[in-house]
Amino acid sequence: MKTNHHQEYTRLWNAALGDLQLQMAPSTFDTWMKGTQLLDVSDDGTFVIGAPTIYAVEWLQNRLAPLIAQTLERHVGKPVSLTFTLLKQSDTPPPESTEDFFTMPAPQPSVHPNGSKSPEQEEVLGDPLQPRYTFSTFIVGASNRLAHAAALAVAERPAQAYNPLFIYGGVGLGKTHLLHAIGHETRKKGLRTVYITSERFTNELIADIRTQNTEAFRQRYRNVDVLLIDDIQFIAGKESTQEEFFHTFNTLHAANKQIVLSSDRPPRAIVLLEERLRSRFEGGLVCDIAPPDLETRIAILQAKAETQPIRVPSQVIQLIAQRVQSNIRELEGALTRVVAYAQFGHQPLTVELTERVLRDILDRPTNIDLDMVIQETARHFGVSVEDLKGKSRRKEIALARQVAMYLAREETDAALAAIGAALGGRDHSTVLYGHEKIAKAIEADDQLRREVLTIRERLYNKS
Ligand SMILES: Nc1ncnc2c1ncn2[C@@H]1O[C@H](COP(=O)(O)OP(=O)(O)OP(=O)(O)O)[C@@H](O)[C@H]1O
Repeated sequence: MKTNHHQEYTRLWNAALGDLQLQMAPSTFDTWMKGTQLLDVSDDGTFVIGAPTIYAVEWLQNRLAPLIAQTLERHVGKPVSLTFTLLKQSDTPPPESTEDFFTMPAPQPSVHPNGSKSPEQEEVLGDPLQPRYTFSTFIVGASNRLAHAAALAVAERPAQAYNPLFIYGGVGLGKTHLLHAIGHETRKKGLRTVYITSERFTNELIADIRTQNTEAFRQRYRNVDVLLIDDIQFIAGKESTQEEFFHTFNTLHAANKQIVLSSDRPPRAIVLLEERLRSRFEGGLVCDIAPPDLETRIAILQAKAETQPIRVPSQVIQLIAQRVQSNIRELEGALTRVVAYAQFGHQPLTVELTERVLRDILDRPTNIDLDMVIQETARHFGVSVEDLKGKSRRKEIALARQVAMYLAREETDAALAAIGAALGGRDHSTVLYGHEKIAKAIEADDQLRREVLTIRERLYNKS
């Protein structure tokens, strides 16, 4: 591929990746897409995509190729074909693609002159750290302040501050980012640091059990100074993994080694987690990350905008921050996509273009109706549908009613008058007031924001 074309194709591929990130479940994207790299585009227009393992090559080929091709076609503007191949050690990613989309080559083992393991060699154990996920690129706001402070304390004083540190929060809110940031710092101190997803931890253990080599497994993980395990909720229900992890945990903890865990929910909410593990997890500091408020979302987008190839007007940032509320990965993906549309469509990056692109991205299910909103809201707040439609001004009922107004206006096409009628014959200005009140309140109140997002997710899952 000629160099000038190379850059253009790489940008197209990156834009497609941004798109795919929005379409796929985070775990699918992380597992199969993160390590891919555009290697070449042949004269007949075939995109050659490298993947780090043969398993990934097969999975991409057999399962994901149609979706990837379809997405890429939207950016290229014509049909494309794809082939997947195993990345070679010599395949280094082009610089502009490393930043956004995890195209790090698999790290290679290195041996110190004295024959001992170097800190980098530990990367072979576990998964590589994403260079971009550092403390300096992490934007701090009310929603993540505690988790950030705790992570920083652990990075500065491993095994002295909080051990274990357990960080939980919804999808795409920065848990992995903080784990990697800790890892970068502790590696700088020369500490043997292993970052691993609990899925991979489990798979390795199963492989070792199969080859009757559990001793090697134990040695591997019991010899580290800092163990960072992502998405620990996945060990729920996996007895032998829990058993092994329990022992690994105890050994490391007793030896004063740092353990950091992330999860999508707090320890007590991980069903099928053995009690003894739960109490270990709760033995240090448990802290959560909430969805970011508007101010933090704007700050994150501003930082991201600085790395974009074109200037992003502040009204565009405002608009994206207002619309994409729940998930930072989606927030960043939306910006990448808007920029890609402007750039490749040779159009100015305006509020109108952003509106159009966001409409596609935020494609909400169209079959959510008023009844569903009212029922789900009532259920969530533990009140009855009659309460919502009735006259009571009790605080919790009034709040639930206003949340129903807000969601009805945001998620259905119903007119204000129709929403008012469905909620016990209230007039349209009451609905408008309710909507505005909640729209404002969720920007300031983490707990309420989370509740509204939960109801919305339930509505989306039902539709
Ligand atoms: N406070 C922040 N400042 C800057 N970027 C952030 C922040 N929080 C998250 N991000 C970015 O958002 C994206 C998603 O974050 P991350 O992968 O850490 O989420 P997660 O909570 O681990 O999600 P999952 O549950 O899917 O594993 C990353 O690109 C990350 O860099």
